[in-house]
Amino acid sequence: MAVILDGKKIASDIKAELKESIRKLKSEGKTVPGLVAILVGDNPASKVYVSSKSKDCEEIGIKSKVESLPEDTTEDELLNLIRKYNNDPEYHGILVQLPLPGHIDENRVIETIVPSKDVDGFHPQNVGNLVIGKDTFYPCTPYGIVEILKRYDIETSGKHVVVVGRSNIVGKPVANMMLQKKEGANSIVTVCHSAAKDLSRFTKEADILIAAIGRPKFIKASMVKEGAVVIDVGINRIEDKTTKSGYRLVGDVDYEEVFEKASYITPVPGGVGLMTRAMLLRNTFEAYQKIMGN
Ligand SMILES: Nc1nc2c(c(=O)[nH]1)N[C@@H](CN(C=O)c1ccc(C(=O)N[C@@H](CCC(=O)O)C(=O)O)cc1)CN2
Repeated sequence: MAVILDGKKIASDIKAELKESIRKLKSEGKTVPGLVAILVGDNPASKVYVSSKSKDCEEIGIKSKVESLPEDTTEDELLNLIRKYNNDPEYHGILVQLPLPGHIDENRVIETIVPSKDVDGFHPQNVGNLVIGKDTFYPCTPYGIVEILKRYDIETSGKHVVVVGRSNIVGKPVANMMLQKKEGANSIVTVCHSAAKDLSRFTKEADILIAAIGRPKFIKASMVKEGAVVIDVGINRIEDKTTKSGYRLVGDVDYEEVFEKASYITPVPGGVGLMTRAMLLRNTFEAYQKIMGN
């Protein structure tokens, strides 16, 4: 039976730590950190995420602004809005909620955000710094995963981390972070994906298994080594007529099965997703500190 890695508790501790730091800034008469979140279109999940991020900011004293743009916003209009915030001293962090509508080039958008305000850590300059182990903004979900492992004192040095998924948001950055020669990382890393002929051949070798595939309950107990640490990044909505909303959230891991075999496991909801939100706040605070020299 596994120990549940409580993302809700850690996220709440991180928020309390940041809230205290911001309270001190205010008491010294300093300006506070500011974050602008840009949402394009009507994706219901994105609307929920942006609104939660804004509420999180308000809760801990970060100045927050949401720019909601219609679905038919042109790429140039979006780029111009980003340029405006690049030069606005009241906002130290800029995030553009993904995914974007199909007519907008995601890479051009990310490249337009000035790297010093790129609190998502998606800009190629920040990605490059991460790969070579330089100080940078870590993308929020991988940063959250590393923080969970750290707060539960889970040994990572010399351990085999297997990442299932190769997205720019989770798979690639978390693999690079775990590879770094530093405390809380220093792991042997394997990245696998949908082209693997026999995925369980890889997953069964994992001391720490990170599932970021986007397929509900895909990782079964038979694919996991006894005593492995299992980190579930999936957030899948599946139909459930017994709930008020008509759906239920499940991860990429078959939680009930894998719980019996793992040593530690993250739940969905209440695991990595909440950490993603908390680490965005930390990145915003760090952006503020770097820009203001505080
Ligand atoms: N610009 C970005 N876009 C996207 C990112 C990102 O990091 N930056 N990641 C995902 C979505 N995401 C944040 O934006 C995100 C996902 C999940 C959660 C979360 O709190 N999950 C909860 C469940 C919430 C629910 O009811 O849906 C949990 O797991 O407990 C927060 C943020 C894609 N886009």
